[in-house]
Amino acid sequence: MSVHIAAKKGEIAKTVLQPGDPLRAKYIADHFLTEVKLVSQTRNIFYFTGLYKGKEVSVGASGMGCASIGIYSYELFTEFDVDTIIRIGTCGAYTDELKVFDLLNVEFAASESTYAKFAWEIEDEKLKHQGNTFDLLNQTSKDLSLEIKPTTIHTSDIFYRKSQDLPAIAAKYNCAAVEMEAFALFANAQHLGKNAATILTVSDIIPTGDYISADQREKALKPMIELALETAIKI
Ligand SMILES: O=P(O)(O)O[C@H]1O[C@H](CO)[C@@H](O)[C@H]1O
Ligand SMILES: O=c1cc[nH]c(=O)[nH]1
Repeated sequence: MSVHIAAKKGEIAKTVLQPGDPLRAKYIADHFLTEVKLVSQTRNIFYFTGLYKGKEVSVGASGMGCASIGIYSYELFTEFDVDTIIRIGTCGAYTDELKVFDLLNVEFAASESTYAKFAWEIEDEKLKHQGNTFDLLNQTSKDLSLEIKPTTIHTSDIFYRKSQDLPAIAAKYNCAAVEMEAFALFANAQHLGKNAATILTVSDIIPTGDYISADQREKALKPMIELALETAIKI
């Protein structure tokens, strides 16, 4: 048991799939895992452990933003001996060269966030995925005939802002899309020597206002979930 996760030691698998949304974690547990056990529901951030094709996998939410994923991923890595976290999230595209439903494999996350600097004295404003999970996701996507684009993204602390201009850091690093957690996840994994990857489904195209409707979302996220699970069983 950790401060924010009520599971007992041994109740969380070595590999964790981590969406932002607790209900997405429940959807995955309900529809993809067998022999599922709810191992934590502290703050309604659900964590489930079950089997996918016979291999133990956990799925649980990160909440939104660097501060939140910073807490959950740190406790998973340090208190539950988790080796690998695969974030499965949604993102907004900064360019209409991307389309809704596109799948991105985050190679680098650039951020104005001070999380890495003040948590771990990591000064870089662009962090890499950690370990070999990124490569395994690329390989598995080929096996599943799923297209996935290796991408540099912007991890932002901000969802709503006054200016609609491209944020300076996104321009500096040519970020194709924006989400809110990958940078802190990569920072924790880098500091602790753990594995971390982030795959994202494009849910909206910022310049055109195109977006995935609420009733399309379930179907939209299925390829990303299957890719994460098929990769998890190879780890
Ligand atoms: O779909 P999730 O994983 O929550 O990710 C994205 O959606 C949230 C914003 O709506 C932020 O957490 C952002 O990173
Ligand atoms: O963080 C996010 C996620 C989806 N769409 C956005 O514009 N931002």
